[in-house]
Amino acid sequence: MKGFSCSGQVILISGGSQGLGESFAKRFVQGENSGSSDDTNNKVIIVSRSESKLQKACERIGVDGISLEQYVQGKDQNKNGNENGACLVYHSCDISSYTSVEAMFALLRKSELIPTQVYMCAGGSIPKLFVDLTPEELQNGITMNYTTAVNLSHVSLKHNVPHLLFFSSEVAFFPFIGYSQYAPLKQSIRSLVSVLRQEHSDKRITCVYPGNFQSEGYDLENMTKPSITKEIEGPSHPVTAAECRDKIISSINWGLDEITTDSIGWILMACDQGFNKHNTKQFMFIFSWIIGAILNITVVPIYMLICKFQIYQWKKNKNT
Ligand SMILES: NC(=O)C1=CN([C@@H]2O[C@H](COP(=O)(O)OP(=O)(O)OC[C@H]3O[C@@H](n4cnc5c(N)ncnc54)[C@H](OP(=O)(O)O)[C@@H]3O)[C@@H](O)[C@H]2O)C=CC1
Ligand SMILES: CCCCCCCCCCCCCCCC(=O)[C@@H](N)CO
Repeated sequence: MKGFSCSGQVILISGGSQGLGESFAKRFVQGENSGSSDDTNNKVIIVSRSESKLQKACERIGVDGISLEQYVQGKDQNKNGNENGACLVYHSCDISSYTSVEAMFALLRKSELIPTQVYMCAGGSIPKLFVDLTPEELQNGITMNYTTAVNLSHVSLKHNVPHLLFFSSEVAFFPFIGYSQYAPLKQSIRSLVSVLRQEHSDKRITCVYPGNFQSEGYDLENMTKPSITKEIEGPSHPVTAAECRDKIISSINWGLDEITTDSIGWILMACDQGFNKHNTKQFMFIFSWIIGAILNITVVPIYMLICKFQIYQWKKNKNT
């Protein structure tokens, strides 16, 4: 089991200007909910497209952030550590652009901030029926959810980053109506992770499949989400981003690298069988295989009939 520590690390978080990414940054800088205040002494770099959002995130996290450019120039870098030596750096970068990610890593190398852990939290969904999506929204789903992860993981591996953390979703196990702009890309992340684990067995590669959790992105997606989509995902009750984060960190501490954040996610992952599943990286893995096999021949066929009827009823009511 490759080790994991929440202290003395250099941690880069894409999507760190809000939601889950910001919540990870708060934990790694402040030691929030960690049970020990010395659980930091980390250098945390939060990355997103909007500098103003990043600066606001630093305020919410509660320490003076410093831009990567300033850090490179050596300004105030000592003053910006808080009492336990943690340091929060922010960098505005559209990681859907490969050259921007390369330029960012050049700055990181210059400032001796090549990460020991990279959290790829950037992502988001616009739940709508497929034909209702605009061409821009279709492209946005690909760039925001897949291209960002491809670029950041590729450059990170070229810089020999020892631990990559990808963020997929429960919909990767069960894509359903309303998530056409999102689910295929979260499945693609899962596929990429399987290949990278074979090509880089010396690295730790974690894949998280969160269920619903409260965030700015979650609030936004609910504005366009069809009612049938909300109905189907009902069993995944939204927890807070901090609760989701703490579940993820405790799973990583346990040595797990296939991580879900609620019980329905565990069931969906258990039912997802086949190849590349035979490492012991998911919670209660032998039990999950047995449960998954039984559910696949008993409950799942019945559930899928119920789901089909739900969709039929929704379409009928929609057209009346
Ligand atoms: N919330 C939920 O219920 C669930 C979320 N997830 C996944 O978890 C992850 C975090 O979710 P959540 O906290 O809700 O996300 P949010 O939508 O709240 O935040 C997304 C973050 O990604 C950043 N971002 C988006 N595009 C880019 C880009 N091209 N380059 C750099 N940064 C970018 C945004 O900042 P900016 O706009 O400044 O670029 C923002 O900080 C996502 O991958 C999401 O798909 C999975 C399951 C459930
Ligand atoms: C044994 C059979 C039982 C089947 C029950 C099926 C229940 C499905 C729950 C799916 C939840 C999906 C959450 C998606 C979160 C997400 O990624 C979005 N919030 C986008 O951000």
